[in-house]
Amino acid sequence: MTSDAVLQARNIVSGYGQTRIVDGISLSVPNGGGLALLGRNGAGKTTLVCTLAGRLPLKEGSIRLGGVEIGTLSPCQRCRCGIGFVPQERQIFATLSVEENLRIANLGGSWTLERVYELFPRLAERRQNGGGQLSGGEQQMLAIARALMSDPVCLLLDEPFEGLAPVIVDMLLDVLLRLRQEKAMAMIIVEQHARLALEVAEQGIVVERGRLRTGGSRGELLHRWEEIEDMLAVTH
Ligand SMILES: Nc1ncnc2c1ncn2[C@@H]1O[C@H](COP(=O)(O)OP(=O)(O)OP(=O)(O)O)[C@@H](O)[C@H]1O
Repeated sequence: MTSDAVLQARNIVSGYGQTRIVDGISLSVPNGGGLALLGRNGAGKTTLVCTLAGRLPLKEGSIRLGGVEIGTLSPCQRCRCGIGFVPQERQIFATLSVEENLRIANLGGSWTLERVYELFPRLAERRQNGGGQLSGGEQQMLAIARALMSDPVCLLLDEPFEGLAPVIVDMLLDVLLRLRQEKAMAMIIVEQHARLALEVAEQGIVVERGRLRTGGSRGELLHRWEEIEDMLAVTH
């Protein structure tokens, strides 16, 4: 693992009750870098990313953010340390307005309502609408914007494009690329569609049955494309 990593996880073991799902995975995200977490349905990607975010307890291993151990901290404490989490189910507060959803996530850092509205003009237009009135794409924008309000150094996104129209996927891809390039924001992006994830991330790992199957740079993974597709194929 490199010393310039913002997030380093070593030998992560986690699961549900006595069931071990993630079984000894190590990963590293460089400062300002992007890592795609790839794998088939049920491979353990959500379990892994929820463990990094503190939503599931770490049974074994260590998680360091900026060199500081965070593996025993609560989700809220990890958020204050710089982990931004965009959960698969988005978890928007349906009865709060867009603006209220954003305000309650603000930890007083450099991200303001104005900055997130500049990134997502659609949210500015819908600022007084209830979270429950938003389309799926708008909810995903809000979930990302809300994570930004806590001023993360590393953003964890669990299948952010799932179920969205191609035009919204393109728009979200642009936003994530802007965050990577202009703000040097580190990211882990969980995705079943490897090509999409590798547009945002320059490194990728493939998780299989809770273990690391393979990994490499974008170029290396694209070079081994047939093999990677086979690892991710639904009908395998
Ligand atoms: N709350 C839970 N209790 C028990 N087992 C669970 C729970 N959530 C997930 N699992 C199991 O953990 C395994 C990994 O699931 P996980 O959601 O982490 O996979 P994934 O790679 O994110 O898949 P998907 O792309 O379908 O979300 C699966 O066998 C799943 O059935």
